[in-house]
This record gives sequence, structure tokens and C-alpha cells, in this order.
Amino acid sequence: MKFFERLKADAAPQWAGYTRHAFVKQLGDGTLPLECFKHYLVQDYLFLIQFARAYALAVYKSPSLVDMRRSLEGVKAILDVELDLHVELCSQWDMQRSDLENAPEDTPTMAYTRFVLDAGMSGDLLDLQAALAPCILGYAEIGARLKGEGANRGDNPYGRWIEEYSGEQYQDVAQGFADWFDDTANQVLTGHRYPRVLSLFEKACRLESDFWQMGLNAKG
Ligand SMILES: Cc1ncc(C[n+]2csc(CCO)c2C)c(N)n1
Repeated sequence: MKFFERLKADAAPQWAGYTRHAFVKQLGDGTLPLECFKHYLVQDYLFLIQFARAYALAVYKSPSLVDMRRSLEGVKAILDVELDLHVELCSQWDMQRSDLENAPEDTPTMAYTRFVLDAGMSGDLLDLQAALAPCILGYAEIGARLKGEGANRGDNPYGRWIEEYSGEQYQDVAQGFADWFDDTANQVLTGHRYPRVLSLFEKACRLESDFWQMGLNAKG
């Protein structure tokens, strides 16, 4: 069993709370109020900037050159691809890059990103990967599931978002991360470490749920 599958099974309630959140359901059936999606999108842009810093920390925490290159790929994927998707989506609704960059961070955004950074700073590469994993692998699972349910149909206003995360390019990124996580666990995981790694994974899932909830709460 892959290391990620083991964590997912042991954190089943937190994983379900995150990947089957009401925000995700409404995104899939197209009923999510636009103001909720927009708030989410702006916060996600700010989230990704901090997330890129956390990924950059993985370069520093890498025990080998191979790990350093894998970390660097992640930083580049965020800075060169992921942030531009947000700018593109936001432009559909008349929001500019400057609107995104000047928005204040909401508390769930601060809580999640600082949690990931702290997990990395106080731990090693495996701890950091455990905190990053729900984010990277959860979106791949959500994208693939929603697409499988036909949620990216033409009349869904959030079809572009679903296309992005269900697309081959992102699915490959997620697969690469799962393999890398597995390699690290094979190198450094010992039995006594597992509870802490699982706890980091569970907390990140809870913070992802809070992030969706922040979007839902934006409905005035
Ligand atoms: C709250 C939140 N969680 C996860 C993602 C997904 N995500 C984060 S970084 C990245 C690129 C990885 O190479 C992707 C897809 C997100 N956007 N926002």
C-alpha cells in the first residue's frame, strides 16, 4: 500500500470532511453562489503565495539533490502555472491581479499556511510532505471525482476549475508527489514516528475543510 493510502485510511473522517465538503458538492453541481467562489479564489491566491514558500522550504529540507529537484518542480508549478489559473479565472469576473494581491488574508488562510510552514520548519522533509499532501492529493481526487460525475459539463460555471484539477497535467503532478512522499517514507519512517506524521496529515485535512467553509461563509 502506498504511504498516502495508509494515511488516508487512518484519517478517513478528516479526509471525507475535506474532500466531500458541502462547498465541493455545490461546486460540482454548479449551485455554489458566485460570491462564495470568488472569496475562495481570492483567498486561494494568497494561500498559494505562502504555499510556494512552504514548498521552497522543502528544497532546504531535502536530504539529497534528487529531493531538491523534486521540491523545486513544485515551487515552479505554483509560481508558473497555478497562480496564473487564478488570475485567468478571476478575470472572467472582472477581478485583476492587483485586486488579488491587495486583498487581506482571512484567518483560515493564515492558519493553514502558517501551519504548513511550521510543520516544515520544526520537522524534516517527511513532516513537511505530510502537511502538504492533503492539499496536493486532495485536489486531484476531488477533480477526478467531479469529472467522473460529469460535473464539468458546459453549463457549470465552475467547469474550468474542474477541468484544471482533473486534467492529465495536474493528475501527473499529484501522482509524482505521491511517489515522492512514498520514497521519503521508505527512507525515514519508523514506527514511533507514524502518529506524529498522521497527526500532521489530519490537521491539514481539517484546515482544508475550514478553507472551504470560509468560502461558504462569504455568502452575505
Ligand atoms: C486551499 C488549497 N488547497 C489545495 C490547493 C491545490 N494546490 C495547491 S498547490 C498546487 C500546485 C501543486 O503543484 C495545487 C494544485 C489549492 N489551490 N488551495
